[in-house]
Amino acid sequence: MSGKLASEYPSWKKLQHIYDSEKSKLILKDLFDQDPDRFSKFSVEYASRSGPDVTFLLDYSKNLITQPILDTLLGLAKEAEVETYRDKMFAGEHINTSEDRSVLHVALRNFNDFQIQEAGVSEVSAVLEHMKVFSESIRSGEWKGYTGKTINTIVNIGIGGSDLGPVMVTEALKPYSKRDLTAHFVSNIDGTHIAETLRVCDPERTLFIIASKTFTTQETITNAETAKDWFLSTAKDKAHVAKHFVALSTNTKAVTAFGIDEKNMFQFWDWVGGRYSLWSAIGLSIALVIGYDNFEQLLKGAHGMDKHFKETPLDKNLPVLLALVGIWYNDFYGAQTHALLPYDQYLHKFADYFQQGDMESNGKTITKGGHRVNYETGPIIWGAAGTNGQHSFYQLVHQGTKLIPADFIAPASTHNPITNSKHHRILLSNFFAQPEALAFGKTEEQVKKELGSGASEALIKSKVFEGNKPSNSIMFPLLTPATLGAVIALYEHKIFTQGVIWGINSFDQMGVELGKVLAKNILAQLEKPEDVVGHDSSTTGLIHYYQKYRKE
Ligand SMILES: O=P(O)(O)OC[C@H]1O[C@@H](O)[C@H](O)[C@@H](O)[C@@H]1O
Repeated sequence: MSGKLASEYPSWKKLQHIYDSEKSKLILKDLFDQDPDRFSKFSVEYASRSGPDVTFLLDYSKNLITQPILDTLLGLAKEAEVETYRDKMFAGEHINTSEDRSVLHVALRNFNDFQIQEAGVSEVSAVLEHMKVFSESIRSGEWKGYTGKTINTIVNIGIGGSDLGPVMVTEALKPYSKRDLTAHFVSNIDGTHIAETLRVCDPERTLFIIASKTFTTQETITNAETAKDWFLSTAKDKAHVAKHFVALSTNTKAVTAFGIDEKNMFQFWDWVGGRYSLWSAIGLSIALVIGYDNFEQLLKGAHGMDKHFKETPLDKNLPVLLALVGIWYNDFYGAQTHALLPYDQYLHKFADYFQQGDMESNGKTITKGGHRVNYETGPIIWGAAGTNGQHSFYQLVHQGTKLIPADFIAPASTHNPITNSKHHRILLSNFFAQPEALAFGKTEEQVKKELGSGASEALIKSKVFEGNKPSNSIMFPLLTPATLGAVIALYEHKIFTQGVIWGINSFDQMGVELGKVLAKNILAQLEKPEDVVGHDSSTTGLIHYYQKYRKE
């Protein structure tokens, strides 16, 4: 984040040299054979030092690293001044330089622990109190809709950071949810999304939560207007909007202009980035679904990880370790992607969430100093819940030509121990087996032995697993709100650390603007073919095709 090119650091050059000269010797099977203590050396058990008890194991021993490589990676983190920039973030310095803002999602879950000086930080507890009172009144049935009925459905209307966090967390923490309160999340501008949602809503019992930091996002405002029209087509009187619409935003003026009463607005601040906002008022739908106390546990679990990140030396610092092994593959092995593979159905949106979290943060080419990088920055993040992925894309991960580092994530215990936990034991046996298979593969000798004589060379070769595919494994006792908070914060700080080393600003998102501007221009040209001007022949041809076949 200093804006320097990472490739200029002495440790970067050293890593390149190590990679060039030692790559062929970095064989996981040999590394494990040579060192019986490899697991204990390259694994850490996290235990929270504040707030609720959270513990998990990070096993990073199945990575293509040795202690000297890790030491050099740690040297890189030192040279890039990761600690200095981390402290600047916690101190509220304006590390988001292009937007001249501080980056303080950590202040949303701080509970007066660290001293953070920034306008708005002292208001955090009042907003949490507002969320508590409001969520409890909805959940208890004290809050009534315009005909005196209780609320049984909430619809969060938001997109990007105002959608993905609440969706991921409410799915992840379903065991803690109030089952008679149904939550829907509408994000897409495609009218299908809101239309299908409204179809199953009762205007007398539905609460719409309009979630938008800026309150100018085209998708969200259009969907919110449609929801309001739909509501008023039954409720008639605009005064009833106050009982059924609340806003989560930094923009009071736009919220009141939309017709939402200021007292039904939950405030946050410009130092909360959209993709880091689930801890803010944007988490209202989470508090409604799992209850405020569980929401607070989520925040406190994250704070425990903040404390760990802030106070732990780099060589034992979990987000830093994850960041460094990620850089090793991304920048030296040329890995293009990183897979997030939770063996927990409740975490089925985890990879979707971190697609924005990571790719919008670190998908940058220009350093903070304005130079074009001469190395790779943020990886492509993808993944799916196990074991579904095994029956689709794992073929490529095991035997394809690409190197795909992966994080396997699983709980030791399940919230659904049905059939004497038979399902969970099968799930976990896969969670243990896949990283093992990826790392150690299957040799030609083993295949020959299995197939016996007479098997063709081609068949034998097709059944060989080269192995040596790296992974991390993260395991915790049970997916609780506090554990989830800690794991999300772990990845947030990993992303931060990588951004600092690459010298980029992880907290702006200029890359999403161009398409929005072009779409606005095109929207004004859709009426008549003769209006379609100023485009390349492909874009013009596509718009003309639409104009020929549209039915409105
Ligand atoms: O919350 P808002 O202001 O409606 O913004 C939603 C999303 O808008 C996108 O344009 C941004 O890239 C995201 O970062 C953001 O989360």
